[in-house]
Order: sequence, then C-alpha cells, then structure tokens
Amino acid sequence: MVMIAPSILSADFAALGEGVRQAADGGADWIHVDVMDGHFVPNLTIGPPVVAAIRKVCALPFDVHLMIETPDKYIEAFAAAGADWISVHAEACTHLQRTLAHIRDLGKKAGVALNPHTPLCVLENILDDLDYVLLMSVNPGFGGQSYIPANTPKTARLRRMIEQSGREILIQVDGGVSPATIGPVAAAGASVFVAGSAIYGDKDGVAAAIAKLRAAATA
Ligand SMILES: O=C(CO)[C@@H](O)[C@H](O)COP(=O)(O)O
Repeated sequence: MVMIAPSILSADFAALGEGVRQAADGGADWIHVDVMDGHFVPNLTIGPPVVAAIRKVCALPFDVHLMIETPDKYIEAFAAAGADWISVHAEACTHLQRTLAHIRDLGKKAGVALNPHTPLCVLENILDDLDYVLLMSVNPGFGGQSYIPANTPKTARLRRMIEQSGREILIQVDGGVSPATIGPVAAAGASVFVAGSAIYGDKDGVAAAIAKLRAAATA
C-alpha cells in the first residue's frame, strides 16, 4: 500500500484552496498540514482557522503534523477545525501517552513524529496508543531539504518493531521525499509519503507528480 500525502507547505499560500483541490483532483490520499510555532521549529505556518477554511474545499483525510511546543493546548482546536490524523512530536511531549489518548478520545487517529536523531525506543511503551508513526527524514521546519539517508534503515527497524508487536501502525515518512528517494524507503516498510516540493514544484503539475511518486514507490 502506498499513500501520498502532499504537504501544502510547498503550495502557493495565496491560493491555498486551489492547491488543496489540485492535490485531491490529482490523486492524493491525504492532505498533509504542517503546523509550526516558531519555537519547536524555526518557522511559523498554519493555525486552526486555516485548517477549517481548507476543510470546506476538500473531503480527503487531513493529516495535521504539530511541530509545536505544548501541543496539548491546541489538539482540540485542530480536531474541531477538521483534522483527521494528528501527530505530535515525542520531543515536545512530557506525557506522550496521555497526549495520544487525548487525540483518540476526540475520535481522531493518533501519531507520534520523531526527529531524525530521536531513537525508536521512545515508542516501545506506547505502541498500543498509536495509529501511525511519522519519521522525519529531514530536520523539521522547512520544505525543500535533502532526504537524510539514515532514515531508511530506521524505517526498516521500525517496521520490524511493529511487526513483532502484531499491531497495525502505519509508517509515514516526511522530508526530501521524491521519485529519486521514495523507492528504498517504501521497500523498507513505509506506506504514507509526505512530499511538498516534489509535488508542488514539479513542472508537469501536481497530478503528474503524484503519479511519478506512486510509480517510483512501487518500481
Ligand atoms: O514537515 C515538513 C518540514 O518540516 C515537511 O512536511 C515538508 O513540507 C516536506 O517538504 P519537502 O521536503 O517534501 O519539500
């Protein structure tokens, strides 16, 4: 299974609704929304009102990646705005299990995002609380960075950890995903691929870019 989640961070913010529509019409599976607070990462982006606005133009699942400190303060607002899948950073949560349970209590899918340097062992005791793991393959904060190769063996290790646990937890990879990098990380066990610049920056358009990623993932 390969799912493509265009990151609207790379869309034209002056025409965000149109960017979301292009992704949906172009065959995207999810819409990936990068929320940055200027503290956890050195950039500022989207808040709940923007999620609510684009929710009106798209029925696809919204996957909201909270790159923020104190995510507990904002989870309800993003859930109410239309997020379906919500990931928080392990590095930002003091009581990670409680935060994940809160996301599920709101009827949403719960995910943990890990920075490139964060070891997988932080997941060992919360597998029951997870619907997905977001492995960052760049340091979060900006689109257009290069894929960090160490993410591929990390993905394979996570796949084994999940299989050994007997649970169904999706692996999402985010950062530097392109037709040139997606193949090995798909083979390693990831199934949800976030891509920003490779989709919104493709000269052939959004639909063609999504098709190229899907083909390269399964080649
Ligand atoms: O979370 C992030 C960046 O922090 C990503 O979702 C980027 O938006 C991915 O952009 P590309 O690396 O695909 O250009």
